[in-house]
Amino acid sequence: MYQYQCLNAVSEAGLSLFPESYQRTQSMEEADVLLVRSASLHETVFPDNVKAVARAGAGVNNIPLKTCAEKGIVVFNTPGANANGVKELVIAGLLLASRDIIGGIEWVKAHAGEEQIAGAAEKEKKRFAGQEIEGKKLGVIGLGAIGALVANAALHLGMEVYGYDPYLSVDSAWNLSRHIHHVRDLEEICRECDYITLHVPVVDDTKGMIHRETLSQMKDGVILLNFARDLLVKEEDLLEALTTGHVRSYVTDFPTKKLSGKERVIVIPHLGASTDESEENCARMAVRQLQDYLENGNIVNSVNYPNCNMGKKGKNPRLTVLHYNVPNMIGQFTMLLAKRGVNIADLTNKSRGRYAYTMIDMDETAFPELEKELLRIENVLKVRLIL
Ligand SMILES: NC(=O)c1ccc[n+]([C@@H]2O[C@H](COP(=O)([O-])OP(=O)(O)OC[C@H]3O[C@@H](n4cnc5c(N)ncnc54)[C@H](O)[C@@H]3O)[C@@H](O)[C@H]2O)c1
Ligand SMILES: O=C(O)CC[C@@H](O)C(=O)O
Repeated sequence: MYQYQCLNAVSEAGLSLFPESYQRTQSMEEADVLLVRSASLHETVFPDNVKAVARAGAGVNNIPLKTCAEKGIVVFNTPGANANGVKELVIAGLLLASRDIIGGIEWVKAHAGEEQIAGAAEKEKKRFAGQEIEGKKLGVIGLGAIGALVANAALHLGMEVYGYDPYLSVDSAWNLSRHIHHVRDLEEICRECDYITLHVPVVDDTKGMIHRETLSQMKDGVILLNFARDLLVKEEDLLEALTTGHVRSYVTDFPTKKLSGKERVIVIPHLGASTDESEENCARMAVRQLQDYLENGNIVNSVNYPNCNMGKKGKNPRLTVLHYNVPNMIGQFTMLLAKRGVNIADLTNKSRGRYAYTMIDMDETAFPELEKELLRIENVLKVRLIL
């Protein structure tokens, strides 16, 4: 029997995929795996029983990836599972920033019930007029799951699209329309585009990537959209650019104290992935990945360990070892098994930077103490014997 803990509301469409032998727990001390959305785990002290964390979503900046890796906790995310939900809200953001739709709706609310409202609206409406997005230039920074969908959709809406992503994967490149201008430096996006939208993860390299200098390279009256993470933008610098009118409007999915309620800032309460479809897709993917890891030892879509897949476990035991990526680890594992007369039916080893993972299908039933003996080998982080 396995136990899981949900640290945020995770869709039942996913949780119901766990078989009956899985139990939900409220205690981390009992949980084999954790499911999380945006709750921060940076202060969490993970007990030894926790084997994996699944982020039902894309961004993993709320999870201490290195701390988890050092404890032999595999962290998963659900790439692409909420990308359409976010794309649709970004398109809404483009339109909300182009005309004062929100101001117009508020005006109607304030005059609700008035006899002459129709006539008054005709007089007032010029205050809320704006521009069309067709024919305008959109710069997309980050062309992964969300950026690619946004870029393609904007093309369909008649925008001219510029895309920037120096680390674009081959799979993501296949998703992009050939009509998107491939931009090789950020400055070109800033110089050319009327609208700029951010779709990169928050990592050391991207934190504060939109600052005074990048903002100054942007066109006067640029509209900036941020549905990725607040920390990508230096707020003080942005506020200054909004005050001078250099940035015409900022649309963000991340309420912060400094920006919420400010003129020409449209703040949405982190609703990008809040659709039935996205929540269900993320939860299903997270649950499937956790179950596959617990029952078969397979790692699919991890963000701190290498992906490694030996298919469904057969009737014989499968040994899995999370360890540092240093020489002679496999030699020590196979030697230990050989000494005990255990034959290896299949073995896979994969590495990712500092960390590695070895899966071994054994011909014989495991001997007592096997896990303990393996754990005593230097540079081994976690051992699991799946019976
Ligand atoms: N608002 C929401 O609810 C919501 C939902 C999902 C994701 N997000 C955020 O959006 C981010 C992107 O999500 P995704 O699903 O598209 O992720 P993804 O991993 O599919 O795409 C990210 C892309 O950014 C690129 N990239 C990385 N560093 C870059 C840089 N310095 N310059 C340009 N490109 C760079 C990568 O190469 C990759 O193609 C997530 O990390 C998350 O923070 C927000
Ligand atoms: O869970 C959510 O609602 C938001 C998820 C989003 O921020 C993500 O990074 O996938």
